[in-house]
Formats: sequence, C-alpha cells, structure tokens
Amino acid sequence: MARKKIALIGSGMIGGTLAHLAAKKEMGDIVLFDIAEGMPQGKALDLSQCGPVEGFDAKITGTNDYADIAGADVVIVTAGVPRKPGMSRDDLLGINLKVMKAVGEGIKNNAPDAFVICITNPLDAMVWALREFSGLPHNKVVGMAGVLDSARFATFLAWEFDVSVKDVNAFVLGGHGDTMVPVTSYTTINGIPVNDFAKIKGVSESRIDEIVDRTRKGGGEIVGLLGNGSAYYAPATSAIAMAEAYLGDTKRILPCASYVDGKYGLDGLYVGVPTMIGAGGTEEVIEIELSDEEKSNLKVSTDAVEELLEACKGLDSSLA
Ligand SMILES: NC(=O)C1=CN([C@@H]2O[C@H](COP(=O)(O)OP(=O)(O)OC[C@H]3O[C@@H](n4cnc5c(N)ncnc54)[C@H](O)[C@@H]3O)[C@@H](O)[C@H]2O)C=CC1
Ligand SMILES: O=C([O-])CC(=O)C(=O)O
Repeated sequence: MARKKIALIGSGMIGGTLAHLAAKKEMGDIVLFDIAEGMPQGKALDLSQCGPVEGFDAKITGTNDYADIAGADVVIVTAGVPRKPGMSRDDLLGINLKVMKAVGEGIKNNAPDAFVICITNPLDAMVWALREFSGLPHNKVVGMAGVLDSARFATFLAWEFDVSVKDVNAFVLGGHGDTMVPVTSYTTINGIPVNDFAKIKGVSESRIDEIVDRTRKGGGEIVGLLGNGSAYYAPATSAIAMAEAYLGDTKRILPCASYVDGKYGLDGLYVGVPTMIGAGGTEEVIEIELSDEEKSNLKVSTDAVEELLEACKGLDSSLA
C-alpha cells in the first residue's frame, strides 16, 4: 500500500513542527509548501536528516509549487501571519483572508480529495473562508483550536490539583478567541466532575474561575512571553491528533471548529464543537446539553465569529 501524503501549507514555526511530528510518527510522506523561496526546501533537508538519528522512514520535500501537493490525503494550513504582542487574533483578518484565498485555490486545483485542517487565525473565520474558497465539502474542511484550548485548560487544572494530565479531560467550546467557553460541567478528573474534585481538594470556585480565564487568554499569554510570534508546539501536536483520527478512521470525539448548520441553534457557521473524526472527515457534530449560562456564553462567542464572517464578506465580495 502506498504511503499516505501529508501536505503542509505554510512552513513556518507550526509548519516545521508539524513536519517533524508527522515524520517521527511515520504518518506518511510530507510536502512542505511556502511562498518563501528556499525556506521549505531547507527545512525539508534539515528534517530529513533527523531520520537516521530518530529512525523514521518518511520522504520530506519542500516546494513553492502547488502542483507538488497533488494527491495529498491530509492538508494542514498554517499559511499567513501570526499576531504580535498587543494585537488580537482578529487584527489578522484582512491579511490572512487574502492568504486563505490563494491557499483555497491551490487546494481546489491540486488536492480536492484531501482532509483539510486549518490553523491560521482568526481561526473560525479563516476555516470558513478557506472552505468557501476551496469549494471542498464541509465535512472535509475543519479548524484546529478546541484540542489546543482544551489541552491548555487540562494543563492548568493538572497543575492546580497536582494530578497527572492524563487524568484530566477538559473541554472548551466556541470560537477561538477570548470569548471561548471552557465548560466545567463537562470537565472531569478521570470521571469526577471538576467542581466536585475542587471541593475534595479544597480549591475554591474563584480559583477555578481564574483558571478558566487563564485558558481563555492562553494564546495571548504565550504571545506576550515570546515577544515575536505565537505558540507552535501545542498547536502542531493538536492538529496532528486530528489528522491521525482521520487517517486511522478512529472516530475520536475532539473539540474542533466544524461546520454547524442547525445544531446549537447555529446557521452555517464554523465554530468549536465536539466532533467525531473518522475516514469521512468530520463525521458528526455532537450537540450536548448546556446550562442557561453556558448557552449564553456560547452565544457571545458565536456572535463574535458571525461578526468576523460579515467582515470577511465586506473585504471579499466573492464571499458575500
Ligand atoms: N488555531 C490555533 O489554535 C492557532 C493558530 N495559530 C495561527 O497559525 C498561523 C501560523 O503561525 P506560525 O506557524 O507560528 O507562523 P509563521 O510566521 O512562523 O509561519 C507562517 C508561514 O506562512 C507563510 N505564508 C505566508 N503567506 C503565504 C501564502 N500565501 N502561501 C503559503 N505560505 C504563506 C509564511 O512565509 C510563513 O512561513 C498564524 O496565523 C497564527 O496566528 C497559531 C497558534 C494556534
Ligand atoms: O494566540 C495566538 O495568536 C495564537 C493562537 O491562536 C493560540 O496560541 O491559541
């Protein structure tokens, strides 16, 4: 059986990390694409030379030509610009929307059968625009954010309770902005609801609220510390988990920016919801019961995404 092919559009910090992870896991052969000349080729050479040390078989190539992504099984998109300290993700909308247009056309013309995972910010608007520009089916285009946001929530909870991260099952819904919705009612420590666990451990409700707030601002905290660019290790590993679910047809239930049309009272929007990923792409959006407060928090978050979609339509008339 031929090896799988993974195309990475954007070979910057996340793109390079994705390539390394995918190679180490022998997920398939890897094509690094970027508009910067020489850079994807250089990264591909460098990464190839990890093979003998780490013991992986993967052909890694770099390119500036979309024709080289032909036949890709999975395409992961990080092309565009990251934010700088003091900026919000939404400030990237204008510049990254143009990038999504070029990338969407490149995918449509060269890898129309791929499962496409978008990472570029502002995430929920960019994945929607990428789907529109590429014309691929909605179930084959998804955004990565919820796996990362949930991993941040889980990390902070594990630190607070001094327990293994493996036992923390944390859950974040909504858009990938500061209005995202960490859902404590669905967050457990190996099955024990987090609020019950907090009582057992003598952790106050206000401390849990602080952790929720830190999760919401988790991306900005790293942007502020790095000073130049944004997080890339955890974003890359989160997208790889989604790609593995597709390639292995594992039917994992992951929080993804999926196309929601009808459920959660939403009308044709990409936003973070529990999603089953298998060989069919995003096979099912799972609608969970939410409290009135959680519903109203989700509405604030989805309203913010809707505003961004309107802004996209204003900037590019082909989206209107
Ligand atoms: N969804 C999420 O949870 C997260 C999203 N991000 C976003 O991911 C994106 C990428 O982040 P990094 O890899 O750190 O940025 P980076 O700047 O290191 O890499 C981006 C790459 O895109 C390339 N590029 C620009 N225009 C292009 C085009 N038209 N076609 C192909 N390549 C193009 C650049 O040359 C650069 O190499 C940013 O928008 C960032 O905000 C970052 C972290 C988490
Ligand atoms: O904060 C940013 O700009 C990058 C990002 O989306 C994240 O790390 O969650």
